[in-house]
Amino acid sequence: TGNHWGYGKENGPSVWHKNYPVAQGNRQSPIDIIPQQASHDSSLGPIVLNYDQCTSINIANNGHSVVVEFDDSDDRSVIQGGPLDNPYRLKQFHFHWGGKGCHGSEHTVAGISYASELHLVHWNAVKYKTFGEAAAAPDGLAVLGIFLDTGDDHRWLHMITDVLYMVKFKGSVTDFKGFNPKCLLPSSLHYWTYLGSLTTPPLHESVTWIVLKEPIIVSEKQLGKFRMLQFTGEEEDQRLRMENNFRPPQPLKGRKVRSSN
Ligand SMILES: COc1ccc(C[C@H]2SC(=S)NC2=O)c(OC)c1
Ligand SMILES: [Zn+2]
Repeated sequence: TGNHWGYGKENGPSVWHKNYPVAQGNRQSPIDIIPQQASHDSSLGPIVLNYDQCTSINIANNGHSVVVEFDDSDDRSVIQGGPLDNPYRLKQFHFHWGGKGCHGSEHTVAGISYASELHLVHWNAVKYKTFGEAAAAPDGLAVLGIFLDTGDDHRWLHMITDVLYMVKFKGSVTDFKGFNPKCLLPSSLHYWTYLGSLTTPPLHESVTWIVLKEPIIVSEKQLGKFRMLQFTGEEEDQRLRMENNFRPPQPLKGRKVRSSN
């Protein structure tokens, strides 16, 4: 109903502030990360990912991206260490990407955008009872951002791209069990970290961002399969290809970006 937010001309990032005034807040995401201006912080320990007991449930098209949901009823898969004071539970991961031949990452590095960006979303179940409550709290979420660059086929991404045809339309969902996102990590866990927000409405300023410096490599062919997804539902007249589902960088507003070693 109504003019729901999206990534089009009429409902895209430039007008989100009309319904979500926090879009013009002081800790919005994404940002342009300038490596030379990031401060090395020796007190920043390594990121620790305990995903071995993770339980993926399904993969869905929510009309904005393709999302893999996890069972977050206990601390079976968590991220901890680095800038985090306690473990945060893995809830879901999803992607942002561009159109054919265009880059679609959300964060940029010294003005350069990558082909795509993977977000692994975690929530602070130590301090908050539900994901929804955490998503609205300043220390509620931790999102691990991983850049995707193009080159050779990624040996595990086909596990996802091979099932995308089953969630082509908005509102479609299918079982997706036994997937461990550890297979989507680059070799180095060196990162930048800063305080920011959700990158889509409601744009809550609740995210501790951890953006890995090293991209993973996927092929154009694999990335192209994301573009056969649709923003629209099966019953809708309009057939809008899901692409360019990224928010551009937002003002830093004096924030410090820290760098792990
Ligand atoms: C609580 O309501 C929401 C709404 C949207 C997203 C997904 C957004 S936020 C992000 S980072 N990338 C995205 O596409 C949420 O994920 C934590 C949570
Ligand atoms: Zn995202």
